[in-house]
Amino acid sequence: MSMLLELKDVRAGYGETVVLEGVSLALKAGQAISVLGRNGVGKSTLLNTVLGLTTLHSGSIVYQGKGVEKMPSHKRATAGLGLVPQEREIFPSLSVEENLKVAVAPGTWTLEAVYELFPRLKQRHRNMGNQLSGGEQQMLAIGRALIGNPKVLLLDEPFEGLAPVIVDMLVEAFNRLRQSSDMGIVLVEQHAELALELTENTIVLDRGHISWQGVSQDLLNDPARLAQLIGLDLA
Ligand SMILES: Nc1ncnc2c1ncn2[C@@H]1O[C@H](COP(=O)(O)OP(=O)(O)OP(=O)(O)O)[C@@H](O)[C@H]1O
Repeated sequence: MSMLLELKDVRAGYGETVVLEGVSLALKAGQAISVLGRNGVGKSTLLNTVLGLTTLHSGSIVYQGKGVEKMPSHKRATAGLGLVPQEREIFPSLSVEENLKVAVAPGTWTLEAVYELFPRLKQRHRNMGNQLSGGEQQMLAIGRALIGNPKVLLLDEPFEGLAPVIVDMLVEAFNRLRQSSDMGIVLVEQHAELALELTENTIVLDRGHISWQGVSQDLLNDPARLAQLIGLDLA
């Protein structure tokens, strides 16, 4: 089966600073991959590089069989690479519904479908972006990516800083999302055990290099190895 997204030996960073030092990754439709690692090892940089928001020094980024290295970020987004950034980037002075509508692209993810996935957003549809809890903001950030009907969903620490009950809601939504679509998903997470449970494959980054890659379940079954790879930041 052909790959949806492939990174080959990517070296990238910010200006002359190189953060990723030769990272490769392959994602198929319907597959989810976790990206784990300690703080500052380059996880967000990896997602940002897929979107063209960093400086690519060398290597290739192949999406649906075509190199997108020179494609501007907004075109990568409309071509189906959907990023949910760590900062969420909700428009504070737009309502929930307006935040969603600015991102609409044709496809199965309509406003109704997003509201069905996150009923909380429907209840709050008139609230302004700055009148939402952290969990609601995260639902909105994910909903806004989905309504653009991406083929690849890049999630940057979606569970960060959220109460356990909200994390449970998001996990349930994540599982429903996976059952109903063949999107490829790249999940950057600090909650390592949770991420391993939610994905088939995993890469662990250490200072811009891949220090482990394989089947998520294998790492979940080996807590000593996991602790060695990512330190004490266990979920
Ligand atoms: N806009 C930027 N300009 C320059 N350097 C940056 C920028 N963003 C991140 N960095 C640096 O790149 C390195 C990797 O950061 P990155 O955010 O990718 O790590 P991370 O693994 O996602 O960490 P965290 O879990 O803390 O978000 C860090 O040394 C960071 O200081």
